[in-house]
Amino acid sequence: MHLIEKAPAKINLTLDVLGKRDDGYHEVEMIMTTVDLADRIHLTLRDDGRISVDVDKGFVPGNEQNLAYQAAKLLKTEFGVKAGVHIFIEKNIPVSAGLAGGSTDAAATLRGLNRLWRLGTTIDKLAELGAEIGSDVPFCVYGGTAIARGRGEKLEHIPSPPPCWVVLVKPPMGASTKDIYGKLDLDHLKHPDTAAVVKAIREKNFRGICEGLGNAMEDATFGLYPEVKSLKERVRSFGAEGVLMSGSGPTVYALLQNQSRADRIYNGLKGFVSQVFVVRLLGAKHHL
Ligand SMILES: C[C@@](CO)(OP(=O)(O)O)[C@H](O)COP(=O)(O)OP(=O)(O)OC[C@H]1O[C@@H](n2ccc(N)nc2=O)[C@H](O)[C@@H]1O
Ligand SMILES: Nc1ncnc2c1ncn2[C@@H]1O[C@H](COP(=O)(O)OP(=O)(O)O)[C@@H](O)[C@H]1O
Repeated sequence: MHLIEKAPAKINLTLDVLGKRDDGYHEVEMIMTTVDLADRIHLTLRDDGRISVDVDKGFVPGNEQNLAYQAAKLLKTEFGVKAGVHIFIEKNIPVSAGLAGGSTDAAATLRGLNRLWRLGTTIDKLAELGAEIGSDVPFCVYGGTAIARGRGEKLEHIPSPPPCWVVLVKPPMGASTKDIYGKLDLDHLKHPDTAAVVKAIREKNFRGICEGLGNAMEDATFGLYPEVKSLKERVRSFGAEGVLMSGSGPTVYALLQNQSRADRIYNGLKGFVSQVFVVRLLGAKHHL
């Protein structure tokens, strides 16, 4: 038996860091939404009970460090599953990019194995288990648009922004989420106005969303990689309505209502950044 589960990337429309917690994590408040740039997770039943993983690109671990492997192991233990699975990942989402590529692979593995192994569990249970793998996994289990709080696992689902185009620009370096959190200057962060962006989303006010985009992690990443700041300025100079770094970076994205403007930015940047994508926001939540 074989099935394929789509694993879309996320972007952060806002990302606020409210403080450091005793457990070493940071308290966050952020608006996340899924975009139509996705990995494809192929799940094939193994009768010998083993879990194996293989990736079509060399720079992602094809072993137990892979978050999809960890998702399968967690489900197998939790539900006492005798069967195994071979996981093959078609990797389209740039790695260490601030787009939750690993988290969404883990989330898609949870959804897919619920079907393949006929577990009959709920999406809420999968999200709860996903939090053991990573802070962004619960959001990726549901997809859609949500405000994430706590360390990222407490979700409030909200309507999606109005349809628009997203240009994703991934510069050649990778950013380690842990390192960027460690470099934050907590007393001098630029805090976005999350409530104002949520209001703009509810009112389908595209301009309001663009004006409110904000990411408290930008300065830390820009400090480490000044070229990411220059890239953001360059994207803005092409006439994008809203521009922001996603997550801990280094991917920078632009939101546009007009496809020809999105194409213009794509064409302008393609010459000197190899990973540029023009995609749509993905409105719908996942269902089991
Ligand atoms: C910054 C964000 C924003 O969406 O995304 P990415 O840039 O990774 O896509 C997330 O907070 C990333 O979440 P995720 O990548 O799942 O993080 P985890 O695996 O749980 O944690 C990796 C490390 O980041 C730090 N961490 C993570 C989340 C959090 N709220 N506070 C933290 O301090 C911790 O040092 C932790 O050891
Ligand atoms: N399935 C996976 N896809 C991508 N990265 C993975 C995966 N499993 C484990 N990783 C590891 O997770 C780290 C972060 O990757 P990723 O999730 O792409 O970044 P980000 O959290 O910035 O969005 C990388 O060091 C990578 O080796």
